[in-house]
Amino acid sequence: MESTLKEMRDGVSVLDLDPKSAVGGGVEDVYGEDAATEDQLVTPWTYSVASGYSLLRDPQYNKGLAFTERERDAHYLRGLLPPATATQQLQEKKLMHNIRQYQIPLQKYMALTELQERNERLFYKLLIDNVEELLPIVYTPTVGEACQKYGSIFRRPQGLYISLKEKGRILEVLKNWPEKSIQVIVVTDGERILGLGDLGCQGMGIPVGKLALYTALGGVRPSACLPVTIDVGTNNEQLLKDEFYIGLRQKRATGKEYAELLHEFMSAVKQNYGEKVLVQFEDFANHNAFELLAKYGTTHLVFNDDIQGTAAVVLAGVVAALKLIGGTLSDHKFLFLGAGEAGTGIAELIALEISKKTNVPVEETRKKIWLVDSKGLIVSSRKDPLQNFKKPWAHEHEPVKDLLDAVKALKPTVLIGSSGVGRTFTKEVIEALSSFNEKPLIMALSNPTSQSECTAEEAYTWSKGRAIFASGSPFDPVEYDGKNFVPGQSNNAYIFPGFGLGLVISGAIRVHDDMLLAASEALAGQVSQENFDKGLIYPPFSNIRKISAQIAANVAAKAYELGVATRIPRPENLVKYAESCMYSPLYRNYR
Ligand SMILES: O=C([O-])CC(=O)C(=O)O
Ligand SMILES: [Mg+2]
Repeated sequence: MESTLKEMRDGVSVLDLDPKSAVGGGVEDVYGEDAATEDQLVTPWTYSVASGYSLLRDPQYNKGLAFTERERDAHYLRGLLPPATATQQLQEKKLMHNIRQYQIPLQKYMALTELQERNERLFYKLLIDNVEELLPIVYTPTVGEACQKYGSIFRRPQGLYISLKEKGRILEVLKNWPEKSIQVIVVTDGERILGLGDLGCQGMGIPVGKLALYTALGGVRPSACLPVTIDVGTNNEQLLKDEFYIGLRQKRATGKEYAELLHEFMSAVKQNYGEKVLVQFEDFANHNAFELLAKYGTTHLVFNDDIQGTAAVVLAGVVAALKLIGGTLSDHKFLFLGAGEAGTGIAELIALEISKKTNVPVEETRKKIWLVDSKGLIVSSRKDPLQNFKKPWAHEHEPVKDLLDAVKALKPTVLIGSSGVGRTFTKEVIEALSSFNEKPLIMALSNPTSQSECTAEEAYTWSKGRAIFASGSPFDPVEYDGKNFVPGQSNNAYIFPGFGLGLVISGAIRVHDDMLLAASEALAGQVSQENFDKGLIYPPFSNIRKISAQIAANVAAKAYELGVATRIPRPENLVKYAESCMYSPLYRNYR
């Protein structure tokens, strides 16, 4: 049995390949001969690898009918499985067939969650092989509905819940998590889940979904991923009254109480996992998102997906779109609806890119970019005090009350929706935009689909088939005037998995804006002529692992260049290295 255990443990080596590499601290630290002793030292409970019945119940090792005759003998599985054996391929075929039987997306979501909890490798095999079909289920839009109904569909807990009850004991809570070698944490406090608002503790679906993509799209091994929800209460009255709600039944803690809990969490994370663990902030409300990023950006490896990930993916789309709409980046005028995390994050990265390309100071390049919020165009003469993150966008202009008037007054060439409010790109707005642009670029970024600023059909119809369109959540192709239009998906899922992989493989200890530009450039470089011919400004998600490797390599290269990479020596071919580090969902053989 000794050798069996070792083999099984080796099967989950860090990032799965190259077990001698220093990635993530190396295999020996965690899964070596002394693992059991080490477990006893660092956790209050002991860890033993399953065999027999427990093996079938352990999602990390279970293979179901794919256990071979020999494995069934060696691992006390005789009689616990029916006589037939199946390949992973056959299992995949069966599961895809079953999932396609469900008419309701939430049922598919639940079936996939169950699979993840039963047979992790098969779950990832399905996700990787059927990414375009399953992404809308494990991710936007269905994950949004899952969060709204999380209490009712709750079965087995996923991820780590840290609430105000755990104040003073967060390090202890982290040690309760079964995995010790964590590389990526996605954390939310549930206050702004997609464009759906405050979903409190039920926001857990987001970190779980994002990390599933870290593995499927970016190749970070599942056991290195930790989803976290910080529960400081919720201001969602409906949830507070819901008998099935799974979170704390109180209003949100704010101010000092909030900051202290977050600080304890950030400190405990560094203490427990070291300085190379990536903490991705996700779906925090605006004020906290900007504050946390600024506060921990200089001491921790942190990344805000909604501010930075979205920025990198949109910049890539805009740069790629230049092939279709013409001109250079600095020739264009940008108008945003929504001046929160996504809007100001994207605006800043576009201004930075123009500045780098033209040697014009960023204070100047920002003037090509205008933002409309709920009070109208952001202008310098605005009476109400502006939040800090909006101040750089308060340019000289007379007040303009809404988006339509702003479109007419400014005549932008690019319209970007990051408002979280659906159907705000009205017929009048799109017609006005199309009246002075031969090919208007329209990006309706808000998620899920219900919050999209317009549908693909609306964008194509109202622009009379001239718009170049991409959206945050997926839309089906549209037929207009006898022509087939394929909308692209401008979602941070293109960036964060590869971005995170790049940080992990280089052992980066800080995130820098130049890395975002590097990631964005890598993504834009992956759009092929064939994609452009279809009007697409992003490559298809079916190529995402290749794309992620390119992004990871560019990000890692930048980390070395900036002197924030700790993995030495630097691998010569970073693309190949990134690919070699990626998790494979194929079954391991157990001796
Ligand atoms: O989750 C997504 O689809 C994109 C995202 O980060 C958000 O909308 O907050
Ligand atoms: Mg988000």
